[in-house]
Amino acid sequence: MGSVEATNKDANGSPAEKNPTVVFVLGGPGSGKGTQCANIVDNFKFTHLSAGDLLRAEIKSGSENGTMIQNMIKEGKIVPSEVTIKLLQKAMKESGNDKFLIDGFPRNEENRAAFEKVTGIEPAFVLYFDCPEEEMERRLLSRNQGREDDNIETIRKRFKVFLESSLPVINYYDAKGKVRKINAARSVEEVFETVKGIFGSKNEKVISVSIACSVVSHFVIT
Ligand SMILES: Nc1ncnc2c1ncn2[C@@H]1O[C@H](COP(=O)(O)OP(=O)(O)OP(=O)(O)O)[C@@H](O)[C@H]1O
Ligand SMILES: O=c1ccn([C@@H]2O[C@H](COP(=O)(O)O)[C@@H](O)[C@H]2O)c(=O)[nH]1
Ligand SMILES: [Mg+2]
Repeated sequence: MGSVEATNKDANGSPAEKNPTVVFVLGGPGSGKGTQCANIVDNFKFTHLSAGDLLRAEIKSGSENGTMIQNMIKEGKIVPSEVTIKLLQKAMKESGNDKFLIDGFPRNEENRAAFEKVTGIEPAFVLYFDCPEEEMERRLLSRNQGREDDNIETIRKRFKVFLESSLPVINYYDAKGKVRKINAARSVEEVFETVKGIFGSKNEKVISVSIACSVVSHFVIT
């Protein structure tokens, strides 16, 4: 896999102002994306952007899209790309960083294509936390963070949306050799040991690690 950084273009096809490194962090609801992103940030120089957290902050801010977003989240539906991408772009700009973990996005093919078209960014690689539904359900029902979508009715809808809309995005990147599939049905510490192996040591460049990892992209890394 070549470096994606040099080929990123903005919407007009001219070289983007910055060429950020983006890692998409995907997996079913409750697979541990947020938990592992916090660990990655503590160990590597990435900024964590959870699309779900940005949407929840948008509801709280009293924005004109707030009610629409709230209704979509309650139903486990996917918010239109335009809204989510604007929030991600704003957060990227405000961070001052050029290395991002984008957690829980893209969630469907339309999200994926729109992000690439609008930002010109292709991910360096995709972390995919693979976890059985029964385990994810147990985790979500005991998360206790007051999320309106952590109830069994919405959780089932979120599982269905993940299988029907989000897994195809993971398959798209897998066909490009970009997916690092991780067995997430282990302890937080065990999962992070594997994640660390993917990102490499503190001073190692994530791009060179992604090239080294491409040979194992079709296997679950344990
Ligand atoms: N490996 C693990 N083993 C057991 N519990 C875990 C593990 N990873 C995360 N958890 C717990 O499971 C719950 C869900 O984790 P987390 O919020 O990281 O998942 P997520 O993938 O971000 O979910 P969502 O898609 O709903 O945002 C949390 O309460 C977290 O503490
Ligand atoms: O890109 C996105 C990300 C999230 N949503 C909506 O938010 C909820 C919760 O997302 P989490 O990643 O679990 O925090 C999700 O079910 C969607 O309704 C979205 O529409 N687009
Ligand atoms: Mg999360």
